[in-house]
Order: sequence, then structure tokens, then C-alpha cells
Amino acid sequence: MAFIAGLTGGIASGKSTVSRLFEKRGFTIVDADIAARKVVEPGEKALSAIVKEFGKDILLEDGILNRGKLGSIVFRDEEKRKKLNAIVHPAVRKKMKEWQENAIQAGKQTVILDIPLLFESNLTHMADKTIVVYVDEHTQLQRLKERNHFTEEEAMSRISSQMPLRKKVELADAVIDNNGTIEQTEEQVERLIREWKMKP
Ligand SMILES: CC(C)(COP(=O)(O)OP(=O)(O)OC[C@H]1O[C@@H](n2cnc3c(N)ncnc32)[C@H](O)[C@@H]1O)[C@@H](O)C(=O)NCCC(=O)NCCS
Ligand SMILES: Nc1ncnc2c1ncn2[C@@H]1O[C@H](COP(=O)(O)OP(=O)(O)OP(=O)(O)O)[C@@H](O)[C@H]1O
Repeated sequence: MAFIAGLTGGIASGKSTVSRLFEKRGFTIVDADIAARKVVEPGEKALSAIVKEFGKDILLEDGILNRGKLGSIVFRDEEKRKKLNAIVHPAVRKKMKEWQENAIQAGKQTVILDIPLLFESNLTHMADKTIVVYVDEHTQLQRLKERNHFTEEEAMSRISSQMPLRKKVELADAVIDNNGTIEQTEEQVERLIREWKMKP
């Protein structure tokens, strides 16, 4: 039986950074954000459903989804964000299950599911244990603004569309504090691998 860990956090809290640290040690990551990009590629059913809901102006000239535009719509309108989730999430879960199965078939003993909305979407049944990557609100806002070149308002609207990170910490089996340096985060990842006896 493979061990399935659910890795989550808030937007820009450091999930990808922590995923890379696990990958460096040979672990397989199944990333919900990558699956969510895959299922809206041209020709995919979810993309047609998005066009039906949001209009064809949501596409760029070459038929590719205009992610910036869709983001600016859904993160300021909760109803529209829920509609997008209802279109995309079933396809994302299916894709992730497929990748998880492939990894297990290939002999992996642990699969790490990186799912930003693990708690919001009640997906904890997908994992044996949960890990939350935590940063304080100020650091989260700063890192998000810097990485995405967002204004304060754009960054805040994305943060507040998610469950508060402090609440996620309460729900987690393990917490990685990513307020410090990457080296300090790396030490915590190593400690967790030892504590949970995780094997790639
Ligand atoms: C709205 C979209 C087009 C914006 O794309 P963009 O390239 O700017 O952002 P990206 O996909 O890289 O997401 C960045 C982060 O935003 C947060 N986020 C994304 N979607 C959502 C959402 N529906 N609700 C809350 N937070 C979200 C996550 O923390 C994610 O890691 C895109 O995020 C999307 O299609 N979202 C719906 C699918 C989804 O819920 N994805 C999250 C994992 S399943
Ligand atoms: N310990 C750290 N010190 C300094 N910067 C960091 C640290 N950890 C992450 N960052 C930076 O913060 C930003 C967010 O990190 P990352 O992309 O890993 O977050 P994420 O949780 O995967 O984000 P998203 O929810 O958008 O997918 C990135 O620009 C990253 O380089």
C-alpha cells in the first residue's frame, strides 16, 4: 500500500518550493495546479464549458485560455469562482487519480498530492495524512505581490478567496513553517520524512 500525503497551504505560501524539496529526494509529486492547466488545454471539454459560461472573449486569439483575464473575473466574484470550480475540479481530480495510479504502478511507495484547495474542497479523503505549508499573512502578501506583480488589492482578493492559513494549520497532521530561509524549510522537510518514515 502506497502512502498518500496531501500537501497544501495558501496561495504563495510555498507549496511548490516544498514540493521541489521532496522531489530532490526522489519523491513523486502530483500537482493540482498542473492538472488544472492540462484539463483546460485546447480541445478539452472543460475549456468548452468555460467558454460557454464566460464567453469566447475568455480565449486568446490562438484559442488558448486567457488565464489572467479569467483570474481577474473569478477572484473578485465568488459566484463566478464557484462556477469555474464546478467546471474544472471534477476533471482535475480525475487527472490526479490517473497520475497517482501511474506512480504507484511504477513502484512508488509515497505519492505527494499538492492540492491548494485540499481543505476548502473537502478532499482530505484523498490522502492518508496532510501537510500544511504555513507563512504569516504579511509574508504571504509580500511574496504573492512580488511573484505575480499584483497590486495589494489583487493579492488580497486571491488570499481571501481561500480558507485562512491559520485555520488550515489547525486541521493539518504536520506543519512546515516557511517564514524563514529555504534552508530552514529544507530541515523541516527532512525531519518530517524521518518522522513519518517516508520512502520514495
Ligand atoms: C483562475 C485561473 C485561470 C488563474 O490562473 P493563474 O495562472 O493566474 O493561477 P494558477 O492557476 O497558477 O493558480 C495559482 C494559485 O491560485 C490559487 N487558486 C487557483 N484557483 C483557485 C480557486 N478557484 N479558488 C481559490 N484559489 C485558487 C491556488 O493557490 C493556486 O495555487 C486558475 O487558477 C484556475 O483555472 N483556477 C480554477 C482551478 C483551480 O481551482 N485550481 C486550483 C487547484 S485545483
Ligand atoms: N523560504 C522562502 N524564502 C523566500 N522566498 C520564498 C520562500 N519560499 C518561497 N518563496 C518564494 O515565494 C513565492 C511563493 O512560493 P511558491 O511558488 O512555492 O508558493 P505556492 O504555495 O506554490 O504558490 P501557489 O499557491 O501560487 O501555487 C515564490 O516566488 C518563491 O520563490
